[in-house]
Amino acid sequence: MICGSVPVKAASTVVKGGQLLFRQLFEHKSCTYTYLLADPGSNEAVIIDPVIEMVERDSRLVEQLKLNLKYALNTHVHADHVTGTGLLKKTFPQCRSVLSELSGGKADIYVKHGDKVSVGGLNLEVRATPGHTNGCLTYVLHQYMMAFTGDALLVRGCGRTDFQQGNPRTLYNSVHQQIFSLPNEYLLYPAHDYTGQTVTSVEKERTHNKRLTKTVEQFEQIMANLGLPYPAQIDRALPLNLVCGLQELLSVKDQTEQQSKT
Ligand SMILES: N[C@@H](CCC(=O)N[C@@H](CSS)C(=O)NCC(=O)O)C(=O)O
Ligand SMILES: [Fe+2]
Repeated sequence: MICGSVPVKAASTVVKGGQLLFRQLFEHKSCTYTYLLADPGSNEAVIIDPVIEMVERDSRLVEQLKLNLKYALNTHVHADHVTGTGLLKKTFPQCRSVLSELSGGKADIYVKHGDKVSVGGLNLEVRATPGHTNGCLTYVLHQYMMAFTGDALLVRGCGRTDFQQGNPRTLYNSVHQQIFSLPNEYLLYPAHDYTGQTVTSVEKERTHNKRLTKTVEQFEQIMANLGLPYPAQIDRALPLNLVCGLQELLSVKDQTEQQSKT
């Protein structure tokens, strides 16, 4: 794993139709991708999986592009970094945080499978893809044949299933039923990459994903033997991510517990 030293650049893509403003942004410490999407007709925008340390960068970009940031989405309650959602809401008071109703975390808006998040003319379909956590969501932008898979599906990999509410069989079914069922040419954007890759497609993952092309029983074996260390920031990140990343919203009990760990 070469996390932290990969010179991944922010990508900008003009996709079919030419009407989407799209930025893929990277945070090196946790190897997290944040996505900014906007409808140029209305300038309304949505940010997916922002990281607290990068809120200044992301806010500047939103301002420079003259966007109206309507929603800050988290694909799930992350374990490896603190979300930037709460801090972004302070800079952009009109912005509403969005999480799955099954996530257990605080948010302004709770969504479930089949819901739609719209900004201007862009419509993101909410698909429940549990297995890495119970509240994992994949957002599908059918208009541009793109999907944002969070940690359910990574490029040639997938989210681990050994903490939070991880369950390999559930994850396998989520990916096969909700992501691999999309048309082959849909591009898939993960929440993380540890090898310097930025994007994949339904076809490439259905063909080349070393974990998810196996049977469910083989997948369970693989996931039971990943042998990954816990994410470096997990103890700090989990309680904060249940409250939009804001220390001030933690209960006194939670804060005391956090301080005793540091
Ligand atoms: N070393 C990183 C954490 C790496 C890690 O555990 N990543 C998660 C996604 S973040 S919850 C994962 O599911 N990885 C699957 C894999 O196969 O790598 C850190 O310390 O932050
Ligand atoms: Fe995760």
